[in-house]
Amino acid sequence: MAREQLNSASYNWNAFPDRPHLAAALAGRVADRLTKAIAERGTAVLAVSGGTTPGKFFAALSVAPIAWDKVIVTLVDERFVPASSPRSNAGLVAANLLQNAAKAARFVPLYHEASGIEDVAASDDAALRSLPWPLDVVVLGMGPDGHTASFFPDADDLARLLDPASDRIILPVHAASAGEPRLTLTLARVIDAGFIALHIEGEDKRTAFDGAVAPGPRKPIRAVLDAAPRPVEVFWAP
Ligand SMILES: O=C(O)[C@H](O)[C@@H](O)[C@H](O)[C@H](O)COP(=O)(O)O
Repeated sequence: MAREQLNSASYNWNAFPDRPHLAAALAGRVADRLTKAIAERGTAVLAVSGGTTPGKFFAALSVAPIAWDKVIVTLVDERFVPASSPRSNAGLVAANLLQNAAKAARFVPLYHEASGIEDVAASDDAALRSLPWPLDVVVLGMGPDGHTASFFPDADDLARLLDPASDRIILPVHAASAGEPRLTLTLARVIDAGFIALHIEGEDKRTAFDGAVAPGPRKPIRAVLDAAPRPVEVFWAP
C-alpha cells in the first residue's frame, strides 16, 4: 500500500521481516516482470545496481525459472574500474547474478578499457541504443546521502544527470563522494522503465529515505520519485 503520495508520483513501501524474505519477494517480482516482457516483445532488459545490498537478491533471482536466454542484463551504473576490480559492479553481477539459470542471460557491461571516461560514456551511449528501449526492469539502490544510481549530490553536472528530458542513455560522473569516476544511466532512462524497484536495507537507509521524501532540499532519490510516471516499488527490510 502506498505509504505516502508524492507530488505527481508516488512510491509503494514494501516492508519485509528480514533480508532473505525481501530477496525472495523482489526476485519474484522481477522474474514476473521479465517473463511478461518476454511474452510481449520476445526479450526483456534488466538494469541492476551494485554495492553491498543486492547480493541476496541476485542469488535468489539467479535461480528463477525464466527464459534467461531472452534476457539482457546491464548496469544502472558502474565504477570506472575493470571487472577484475573488487569495486566493479560488473564483477559483482558476474559472481552473484549471472550464475545458475541466469548464466544464459546476455550481459552488457559499461566499463571498457579506453583513454578516458568521457570516451567510454560516449561509446556506451551509442552501443546501448541498439538495446530494446525502454528498460523493462530497473533495480536501484540508495546511499545514506540519498544518492541513487550515480546521481551523487556533489556530482559535477548533477542537473544534467537528473534532466528528465535528456536524450542521453549513459553519462560520465565526477563526484568527490563517489570515490572513483562513474558511468551511469541518466534519470530519463531510469524513469522510462516499466518497473522501477528501490532496494534498501537497514534502519539507517529507512531514515535516509524518510528524510529524502520529507519536505526540504531535494535529494537525488527524490528526483527519481518525483519524475517517475508510475510508483517506485520500495523494498525494505531491517
Ligand atoms: O555502484 C553503486 O554503488 C550503486 O549503484 C549505488 O547507487 C548503490 O546502489 C548505493 O551506493 C548503495 O550502495 P550499498 O548497497 O553498498 O549501500
